[in-house]
Amino acid sequence: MDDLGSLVVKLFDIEAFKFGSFKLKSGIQSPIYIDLRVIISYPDILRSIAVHMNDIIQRANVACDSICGVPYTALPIASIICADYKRPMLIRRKEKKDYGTKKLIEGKFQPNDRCLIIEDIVTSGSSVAETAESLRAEGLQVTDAIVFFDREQNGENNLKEKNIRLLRVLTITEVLRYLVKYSRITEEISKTVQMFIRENQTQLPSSKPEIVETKHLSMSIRERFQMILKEKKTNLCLSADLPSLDEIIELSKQIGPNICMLKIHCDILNDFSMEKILQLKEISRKFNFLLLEDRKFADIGNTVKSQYTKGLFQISQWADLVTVHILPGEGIVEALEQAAQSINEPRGCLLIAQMSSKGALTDNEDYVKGAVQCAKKYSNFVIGFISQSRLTTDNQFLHCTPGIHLNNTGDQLGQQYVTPRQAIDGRGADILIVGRAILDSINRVKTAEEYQEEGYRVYEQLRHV
Ligand SMILES: O=c1ccn([C@@H]2O[C@H](COP(=O)(O)O)[C@@H](O)[C@H]2O)c(=O)[nH]1
Repeated sequence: MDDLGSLVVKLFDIEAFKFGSFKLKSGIQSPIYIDLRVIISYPDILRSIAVHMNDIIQRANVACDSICGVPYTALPIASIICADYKRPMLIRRKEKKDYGTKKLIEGKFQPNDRCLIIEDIVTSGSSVAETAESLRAEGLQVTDAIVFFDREQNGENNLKEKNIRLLRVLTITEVLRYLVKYSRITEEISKTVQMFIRENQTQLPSSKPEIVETKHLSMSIRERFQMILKEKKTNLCLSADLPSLDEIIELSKQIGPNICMLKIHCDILNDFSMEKILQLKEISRKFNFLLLEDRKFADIGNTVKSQYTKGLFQISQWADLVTVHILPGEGIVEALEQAAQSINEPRGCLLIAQMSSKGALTDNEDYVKGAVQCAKKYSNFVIGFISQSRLTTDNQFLHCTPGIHLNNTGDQLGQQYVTPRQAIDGRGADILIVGRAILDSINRVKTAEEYQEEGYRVYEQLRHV
């Protein structure tokens, strides 16, 4: 067995390579899972990886003044290489410190120093590209990166576009070949993985300034919503009730073409930052869907104004639409409309007229009437309702209905579901708000496509759009 083959087999034996069916962060099922974090518990393997990487660096004649490891798994590898190769090490923090020096790059360097990036695995190349961007922003030169393992999902080309040459010790093809050769996996498993890799090629978001669609700025939010429905042929709103904004960002890139709106609850996110939410907003512009913050405002106007514009979330900066309870009276809508006037993009809201949960106290005729009256009075800002029935024949108002599931009638905490057809036909919905039916499915993208197709087919039939 050659040296590399023996290393691959050892990595398989310590379960750094796993084969089966694994749900990735993006929701995709993968037949392979690679977790090189385990190598820190095996010093011989760790050193062997570093030695192989060092060999490649020497053979490729990389000229570098310092080496930057990408956290976390590549850091111990980078430390060994720095010690062997006698180069100073830099680290790019995952998050900028919000205290002290606020530095993103730790370690000593001079302007124009040439820096080599070290990473354990490359998929799309996004971590390497982000690291290069931060280093270049500090005046360092980055032309090369080395990884131990290349998943061959287009990372090499993606990095080439960023003027980074990718050096690697092993590709997934080589790993599969060794594992079949040394009887760790069957030929059939190897083929399944190769097919998965072929079908899951990646691309990095362009760093070139995109031609930003500005048509929407001259339209009201109502006009824009109507245009999205027609152009994209979808009345699906994904309720992305996930704890991680990173995950929502990834998911929205995949599901973006299928939805007219993405609804979030910013207060359940454990990684909220303005930087990330603005990234999501950019994706919403690219894929042409609206961003709805389901904040369910329910206080006096003055307080709600602050909740909308201030604090950690600064909702008015990024949410095209927000949800509003009408319980405190119309002052709440007036306050939001006033606050939205200082934003130079169209904004609007949906009034919560009825709720999908069992025993909701909104099931009251006067309450619903009050909501409709308020919507008509503030029709520039109120573009529709969260509802469970058709509340008005005035078709300028969109009826958005949550509590949708094709195979379930409810949850243990009072949520009640109807099917897309029941919601549109029986309850007069224009927009279907779907959460767990998609989020908990095995293939989120495929399920979203199903809800989009079914929802828009029924909507077209009944509303004659
Ligand atoms: O009456 C209402 C108002 C809002 N919601 C919200 O919609 C989603 C539904 O999620 P599922 O997973 O599809 O049940 C969720 O964010 C609720 O806060 C609602 O369900 N009913």
